[in-house]
Amino acid sequence: MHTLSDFFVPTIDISPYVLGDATAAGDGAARRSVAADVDYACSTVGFMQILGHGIPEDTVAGLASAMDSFFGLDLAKKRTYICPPEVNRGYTAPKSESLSLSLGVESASGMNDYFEAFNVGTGEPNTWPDSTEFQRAVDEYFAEAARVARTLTTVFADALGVSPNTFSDITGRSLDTLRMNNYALEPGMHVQDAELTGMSEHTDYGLVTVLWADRVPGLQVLGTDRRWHDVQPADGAMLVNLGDLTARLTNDRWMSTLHRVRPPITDGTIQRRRSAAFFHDGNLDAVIAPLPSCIEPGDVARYEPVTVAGHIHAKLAGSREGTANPAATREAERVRNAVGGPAVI
Ligand SMILES: O=C(O)CCC(=O)C(=O)O
Ligand SMILES: [Fe+2]
Repeated sequence: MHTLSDFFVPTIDISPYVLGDATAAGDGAARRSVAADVDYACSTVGFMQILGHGIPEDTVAGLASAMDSFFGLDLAKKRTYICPPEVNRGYTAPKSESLSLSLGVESASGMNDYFEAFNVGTGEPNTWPDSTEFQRAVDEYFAEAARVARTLTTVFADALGVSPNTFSDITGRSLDTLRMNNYALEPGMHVQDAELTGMSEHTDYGLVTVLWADRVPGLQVLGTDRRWHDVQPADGAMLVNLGDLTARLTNDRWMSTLHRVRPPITDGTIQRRRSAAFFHDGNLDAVIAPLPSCIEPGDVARYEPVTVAGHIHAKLAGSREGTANPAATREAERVRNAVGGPAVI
């Protein structure tokens, strides 16, 4: 039995959905049990450790070494892959984004997040580094993460008791983005704890995120107890969390949970950390409004309809272009109420 102050990320094996209904493991009872566990996790924490996802270990290892070779290039070379801020693709240099601005929360020191990233995805032209091996390895991982995200939306439909078309209708031409993150400081750069934000507090913008991360700690998730909790992927697991569009769709029955990244500091320096977040956002022209079956008796629709494009662009205008998003007042309120306040104070 968990009380409000217990923070706990459930581990769920989704193989009954991954293996298909021709197998004994994929039978109806096994699926119903997965869907019930997902409903519980999404309602109470918004994060899950997902096992049985079927992404081969070699594919993950290929992604990690592609990231190592890219981020190991000279900064000057990496900077040649920078895209304009309104194009969410290519290279992001350290301190050129501030995720908390996607919520309208300014960091008091004015210092931006120090992660660097490389983004690829659908819906906008990609910029690829010269290495064909990088593109091969990233494409292979991207296809697997996309498959897992779509499988999860099938689980979501069952968990919410709605038709499977509910998600497939809004994701057939989904905007999907893989953000490969590298948290590192230049050699010899020493820092004080309070000055540093790997990635400032934010909610993810879309429907669902499939996150791979290495074994270095740093990810922190805001619990309903208003405290930040360290979370690391379990062995072989992908971390999965919900984005704002799912909170909107479910009228807050499910949570788009605040999180941030603060790699640990030892002797004034940080241990390098890597992660890759696959964002499954939905069709740009899909209209997202609370599902009637998610509006509890006595409650009202808590969100106005938005298009996927409208919502994502308002968020990116904050994180990539520095225009604080005025439309995320609820998430901003949760950050300000967190014990210790925003990441940088
Ligand atoms: O690095 C991590 O563990 C999380 C990254 C993240 O939250 C993001 O890219 O949106
Ligand atoms: Fe995130």
